[in-house]
Amino acid sequence: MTPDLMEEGARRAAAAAAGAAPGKTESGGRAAGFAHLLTRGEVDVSHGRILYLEDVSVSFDGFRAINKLSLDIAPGELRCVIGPNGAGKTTMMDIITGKTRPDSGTVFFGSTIDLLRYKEAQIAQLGIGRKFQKPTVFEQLTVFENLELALKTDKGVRACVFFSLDSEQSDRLASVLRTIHLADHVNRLAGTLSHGQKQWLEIGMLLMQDPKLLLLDEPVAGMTDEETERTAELFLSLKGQHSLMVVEHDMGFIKTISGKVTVLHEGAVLAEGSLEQVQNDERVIEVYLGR
Ligand SMILES: Nc1ncnc2c1ncn2[C@@H]1O[C@H](COP(=O)(O)OP(=O)(O)OP(=O)(O)O)[C@@H](O)[C@H]1O
Repeated sequence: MTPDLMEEGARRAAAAAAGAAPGKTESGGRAAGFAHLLTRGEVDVSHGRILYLEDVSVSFDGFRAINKLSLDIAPGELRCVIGPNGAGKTTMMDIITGKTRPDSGTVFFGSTIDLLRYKEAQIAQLGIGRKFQKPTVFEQLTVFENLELALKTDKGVRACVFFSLDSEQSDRLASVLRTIHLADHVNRLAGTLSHGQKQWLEIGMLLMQDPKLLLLDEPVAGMTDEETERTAELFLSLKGQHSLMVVEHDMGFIKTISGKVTVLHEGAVLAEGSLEQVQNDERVIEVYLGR
């Protein structure tokens, strides 16, 4: 699909979200049907991409942190992103989540949602969840309360006070507890969990909102070997149902989850492929592995 068509799809999706009559042209006729309109919460992945970046650049005080970066992620994919310090990994995630605005380029969620039209909070609501490196759970609350709270984030104060889980939400909470290996710790205060368990709880809080795309920044940093192994199992179980982009330095972990690897360098993609392929790529060896 060309950027022009994506642009047109995005314009229509934004118009539909604002309540305009779907599928009509200005003159009142039916619009051409190349980009089907979305209901709220749906992401059009009919073109095989849940995330699409093209020629994205951003400079800070004249320094190009992201330099014509292009990449795309398939629905249900588990993508690893590696690269030396300063390669632009965090800045790329900041751009996807709306924290940083690029100077130029295209950033699409599915085929029709132009992320550059949305603010950070709206992007989270569209279904892009982000986990920063440090766990940020509520230590004074139990595991259950943390997960429950994750459902209330977009509600007003009054709605929060009178909030109670419906049966679908209760089922989801029970399922998330099993997924993150914390079903036996429901009533424990989050502050008493191990570092790895806190990381899983925070991932669970994201899962409560059923994100379509999860961005995870160094999820296994500081974990024990056993926790790292269980995190790999967790990610493999999420793959398929969610799309994941994982920034990690731990090569053992990347090998275990064995997704496609993207190597960033100086704000652009240097190489892409299996871990073995990129590890054998001369350019990667030179700039990244330093051998
Ligand atoms: N707000 C900012 N102002 C100025 N420079 C910035 C800003 N944000 C990032 N940079 C610079 O952009 C470059 C890319 O930084 P970024 O944090 O994205 O890299 P990274 O790949 O995440 O590195 P690391 O692995 O160390 O976290 C770095 O040189 C950084 O100093």
